[in-house]
This record gives sequence, structure tokens and C-alpha cells, in this order.
Amino acid sequence: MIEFQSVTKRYPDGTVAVDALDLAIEDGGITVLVGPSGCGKTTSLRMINRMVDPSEGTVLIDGRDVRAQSPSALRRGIGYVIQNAGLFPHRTVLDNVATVPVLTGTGKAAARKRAAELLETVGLPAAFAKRYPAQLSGGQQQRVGVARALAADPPVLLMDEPFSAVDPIVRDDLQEELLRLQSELGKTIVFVTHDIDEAIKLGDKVAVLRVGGRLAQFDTPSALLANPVDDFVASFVGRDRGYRALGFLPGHGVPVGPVSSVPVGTAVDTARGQLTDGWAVVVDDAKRPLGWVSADLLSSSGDAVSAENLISGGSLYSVDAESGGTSGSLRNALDAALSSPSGVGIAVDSGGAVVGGITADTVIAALAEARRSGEVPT
Ligand SMILES: Nc1ncnc2c1ncn2[C@@H]1O[C@H](COP(=O)(O)OP(=O)(O)OP(=O)(O)O)[C@@H](O)[C@H]1O
Repeated sequence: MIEFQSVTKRYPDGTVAVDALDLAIEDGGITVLVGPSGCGKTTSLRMINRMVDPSEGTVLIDGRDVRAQSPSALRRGIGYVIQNAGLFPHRTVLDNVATVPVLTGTGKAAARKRAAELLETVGLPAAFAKRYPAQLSGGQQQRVGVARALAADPPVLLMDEPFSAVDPIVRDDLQEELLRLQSELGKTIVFVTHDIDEAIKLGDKVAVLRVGGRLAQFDTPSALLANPVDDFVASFVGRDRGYRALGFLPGHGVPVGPVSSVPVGTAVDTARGQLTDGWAVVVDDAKRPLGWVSADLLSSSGDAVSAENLISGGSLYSVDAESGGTSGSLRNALDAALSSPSGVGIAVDSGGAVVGGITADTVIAALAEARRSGEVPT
């Protein structure tokens, strides 16, 4: 466990970056520090690996004051990942990852072998090992940064806005990858971001800091969305927090109803007879959804329903056909319904085949039921 006990950091110019912070960070989870610019996130993070020392109070790791160890000994057990990866430009990707193990006495060959495994772990093709950082995209460099931080197999990983400099799609990939890695590695990760969506997505626990370095709330993401302690936290987590909170409620209570479907290639006259409320979903040979046809679209189509002339579908909602269960949330279910041009969200099984449809009404009814049964945090 990492503990902040009444920790204050006052810089020499008098700036109070962190003010009487008390925080207990559990092992084996992702704890996110989030808050507006200048609220002391980076300063707090750096007090864990002694890049910054507190003015008052104590930071402990597993009950031991971090000041009891030299910074270099301490950092051997703490990986550190920063924005733009901070790679050594004149070393190959492989040698960037192998650097720390070599410094701490691992033989070069063994360190390189381990580095190659780590590159694979973070999703980089082996062919990238010989490249230099400048020959990689920002997202790829960030993956190397994560591999490098993992090279010494530290129990603790500090990540300071690691994904801020990449575009939103790459960022989304990197976030998914981090969650996948963490489910395998179970490190104690402290992650700094100013992006509340990133905090909600990644955090097992989220600490919201306010300017002046004061802790506003420390909670699970779902509790933060459901019960912000004050107006500052409420406005920081955002106006649509009610909708986003649906992301933490399982969608298993949403009934999957029928949906009209027609195989691609169906004669237009036959397809017209299959529409429900003017719509049908078009499926391929494996019953996977290709898009929608409407009565209007059919009247301007040729003889048969073609895959080229369809209205794009919305997001898909995954269910397990046998158990009827789902790994999706009420938010996934509602989004599938709202983003569908017909108003019916498509439910698919693990093979991607259409198994039925869901409507916004049924999702709202499932939410009401979850509230009645006390499943929604209050
Ligand atoms: N070395 C320093 N000397 C003086 N003041 C500093 C120093 N480092 C940071 N500060 C100040 O301490 C406060 C907290 O800074 P910190 O970098 O910890 O915030 P942050 O929440 O990480 O901000 P950002 O999201 O903008 O990176 C800010 O007011 C900052 O200007």
C-alpha cells in the first residue's frame, strides 16, 4: 500500500502544490489522480519515487517511509512512464527497454531477450525492436515507454499523463491495452490525468484534487458519478454524469426482443414484407449485421437487397446467446438503441450474429428496476 499521511509540499517560492494530503492507495489496482491544471497531481506522484520530497508529512510504501531508502534504490521498485515516453533517442527500441535491467546487473543478452518479450506484451511487432524512437508513431513510442517501465518488473508503476500527447483513437487503444496488461500483471498503478473520462475508464479508485492541492473526493468511479461530494466535483465529473453512470450498471436486466432481419440478396418485394415499423436489419450468411433497410430505401433499390446500399447501423450490444447474460452495461445497451437509425439496438452473440433487438424504453425500465432493487449506488 502507498500512503500519504498529512503530506504538504511547499515549493521554495511559497507555492503550496499539495496541502495536507491523506490518501491510502491499495495494492494491485489502478488509482487515478485527477483534477484541473496546477492542482498538484504531478507533485503528488513524484513524492512517491522521491523526485520531490514533502515539506511536511510522510509518504509510505508498505509501511516504510520512502525517505528511508536512497532515491535510486527506491526507484528500482517503481516504474515511471511520462508523456511523450521520454525515450533515449540514440538507442534502439530494444535497448531502450533493456536499459534499466542492464544498469541493475542483468547480462545484456538476458536483458534483450526479456525486452523482446515485453515489446510483444505491450503489442509491438518484433520488427520494431531495431528501430530508433523517431521511427515510431507517438502511440508506439508510448508503448515502448510502458515496456521500459515494466522491464525491471517493479511492483509499482507511476504514470504521469502518459497518453495525453496522442490522438483520441490511439489514446483509446492505449487505455484498453493498459487495462488488459493490468488484468494480467496486477501492478499497483498510480496514474495522473486531467481528463475525467480517462480517470473514470481506468481507475479502480479516483482521487479528485482541487487547485491548492487539496483532496476533494476519493472514491470508485461509479460512486463519484452517482454521489459527488460537492459542486466542484459535480461540475468536474460533468453534466452528463447520470448517463455515464449507466456504464457501471450491468445490462443483464435488459430483455432482448425480436428484430426484423433479412439476408443480403433477398428480393426487394420479400424484404418489404419483413419490415417492422418500416425497418429491417440486413445480415450476411453468418447472420452478422451489415446495416439497415427502410421502406424508403427499398423503394429506390433494384431487385434485391444489396450490401452496398444500406443505412449504417449503430453500436452493437453483446450478449451470450446461451445464458442470455451480457458483459455490456446499461450504457452500452442504451447507446445501441439510441445510435440505431431504426431506434432498435442490435444485440449480437459472441460470434457477432444478430440475436435480437433492444429499445431505449426497455433499458430505462431495466434502470428503474435496478434502482428499485438497490443495485444503483445511492
Ligand atoms: N518546481 C516548482 N517550483 C515552484 N512551483 C512549482 C514547481 N513545480 C510545480 N509548481 C507549482 O505547483 C503547483 C502544482 O503543480 P503540479 O505540476 O503538481 O500540478 P498538476 O496538477 O500536475 O498540473 P498540470 O495538470 O498542469 O500538469 C502549480 O501551481 C505549479 O505551478
